[in-house]
Amino acid sequence: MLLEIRDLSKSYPGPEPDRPVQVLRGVSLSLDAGQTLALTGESGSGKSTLLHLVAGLDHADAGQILLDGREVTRMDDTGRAALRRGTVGVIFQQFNLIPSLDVAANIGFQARLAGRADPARVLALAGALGLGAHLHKYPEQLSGGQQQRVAIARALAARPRLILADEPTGNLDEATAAEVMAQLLALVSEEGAALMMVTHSERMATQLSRRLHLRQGQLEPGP
Ligand SMILES: Nc1ncnc2c1ncn2[C@@H]1O[C@H](COP(=O)(O)OP(=O)(O)OP(=O)(O)O)[C@@H](O)[C@H]1O
Repeated sequence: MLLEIRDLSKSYPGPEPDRPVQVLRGVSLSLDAGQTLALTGESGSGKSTLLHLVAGLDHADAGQILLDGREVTRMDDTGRAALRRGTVGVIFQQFNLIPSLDVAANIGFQARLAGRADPARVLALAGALGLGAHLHKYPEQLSGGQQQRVAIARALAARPRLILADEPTGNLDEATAAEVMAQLLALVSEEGAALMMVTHSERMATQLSRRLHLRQGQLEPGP
């Protein structure tokens, strides 16, 4: 099993002192290599929180996250950072592109950190995602949709085993979103990676192999 989440809970400090807001209440799921999972749920239901915990960007209150048998929930900051570099690719709503690096360097950034620099793969991904003509531009010279595609290419460049995506096509018009989604799924399947994707789009969700819905802090089968 690539990813196993057991009984995960997370709360945030609420508006009243000593009354934390419980966002996740015992979430469990497992995901195998090659599986793609759509995570749906109302705004504020905790989808991004769950993705951040799996990426090791925040701490859970209780429960376990095992990635490749290693317990993320027990790793120190250095261990979690290494995990993000080597095993997990993230595509989040804030693209976090590096303003001083051009598109090619942004795409290759994580792969370089992971010790897997591969300029040919950068070019191939840029081509597949329609960024071939923009390789030497800087993020501020790109549209929101182009920046989103750079973030997708960057996440895939390091060949991660698990990709965590939060509305990865949210900034694109419907036709471009469908095209980018098809590319993302093709690349994920080529690599035999797993994908866990938050989406509000019914059309996107039906293209993935599994579907779960977050409601009142717990996961239930999707519609
Ligand atoms: N750092 C934080 N401190 C306090 N509360 C937080 C924090 N981050 C998230 N929350 C709260 O936790 C709940 C879940 O937020 P989260 O962003 O995970 O939801 P979501 O399902 O991803 O929503 P959306 O679909 O709108 O992006 C919300 O009520 C939010 O206000």
